[in-house]
Amino acid sequence: MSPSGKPLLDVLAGKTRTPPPIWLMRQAGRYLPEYREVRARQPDFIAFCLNPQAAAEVTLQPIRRYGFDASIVFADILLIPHALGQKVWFEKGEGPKLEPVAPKDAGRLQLDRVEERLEPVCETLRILRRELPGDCTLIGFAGAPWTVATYMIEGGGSKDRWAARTAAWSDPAGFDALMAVLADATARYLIAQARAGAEVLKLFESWAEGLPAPLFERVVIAPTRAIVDQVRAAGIEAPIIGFPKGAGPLAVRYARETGIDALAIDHGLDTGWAAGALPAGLPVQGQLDPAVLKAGGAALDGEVDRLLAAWKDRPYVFNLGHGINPDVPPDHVTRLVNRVRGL
Ligand SMILES: Cc1c2[nH]c(c1CCC(=O)O)Cc1[nH]c(c(CCC(=O)O)c1C)Cc1[nH]c(c(CCC(=O)O)c1C)Cc1[nH]c(c(C)c1CCC(=O)O)C2
Repeated sequence: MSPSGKPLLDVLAGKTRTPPPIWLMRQAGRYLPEYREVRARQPDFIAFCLNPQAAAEVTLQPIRRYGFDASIVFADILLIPHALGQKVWFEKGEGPKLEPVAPKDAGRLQLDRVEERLEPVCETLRILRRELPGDCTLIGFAGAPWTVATYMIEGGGSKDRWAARTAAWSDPAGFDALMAVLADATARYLIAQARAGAEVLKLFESWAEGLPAPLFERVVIAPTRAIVDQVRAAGIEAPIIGFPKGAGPLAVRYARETGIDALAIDHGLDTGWAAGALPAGLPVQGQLDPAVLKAGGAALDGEVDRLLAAWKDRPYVFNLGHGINPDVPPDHVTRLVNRVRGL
């Protein structure tokens, strides 16, 4: 038995566990038929995320099926722009759409409405704390400011975040003001989630890729550091996992300078290099290629074994390097979980 009774909390506190705890990014989602069934009754995705009964139900689905060591609340990183008063919607097959804002509009964002508008997510967390098995850790999350700002400025996903990157260079004062509003909103939201029962907090910096070091420092490291400081100043002790996807070698600076407690890494980062370059003892999470989970079979087994061997001497959480794809057969996930647990 582990000291906390929760394998994920032990690893995030710096203990090495064999087998490691396992959960998957996007473990609630369209690859599960039971998710698609609930989703069919919830056509408005934002309303779905803000419906505590429905959100708790789909959060629990992968726990019932696979017995993961952690449960991440069903919500979305674009709830923050929604709560700030920006129009956000999802078009079928097209991903998220937003009415674009410019950095100079930062002052019009409704920072004071964030906690009230996102209260339904806190209610989902309260339901989950009652219903989850005793060894399953509850994770709350938010998108990090830079990643959320790219969607806000671009008006949706984009190939290379061109409008956001140019805005960061051409209007530094306006852009940094937008980062400050987003950092404050994100910290308030994470604090509320922890108070509602989230035991771990995760920051998704999904678009850390392709930033030169000075910009990475300004738009990724500094706002993340501000969020961690604000959360700690509120007396919240929940460990914070940072996920700077695509940061490459800058992930090392991110790990050292932001104050996060654990680092989630993607599949593109060389495992041997990362194991040597990251601070000793820092808990690491990742980094199975979502495509090898789709492929399954011997390729999947081989990659699982490689990662288990590579990370065996450090506090390690098994996970993907990015979210699970909707076309992954659910029985491949069963195979993965059994392989990790040596069953
Ligand atoms: C960039 C980002 C978003 N959302 C998120 C990120 C960061 C992680 C990453 O890089 O993938 C984070 C997220 N989104 C969702 C979760 C829920 C918890 C979980 O991981 O199970 C989490 C943690 C649900 C969701 N969020 C979304 C879905 C699919 C919506 C559906 O059911 O139609 C789910 C389950 C929609 C979403 N939301 C977002 C996009 C780009 C999309 C559309 C992409 C797609 O269609 O797959 C923004």
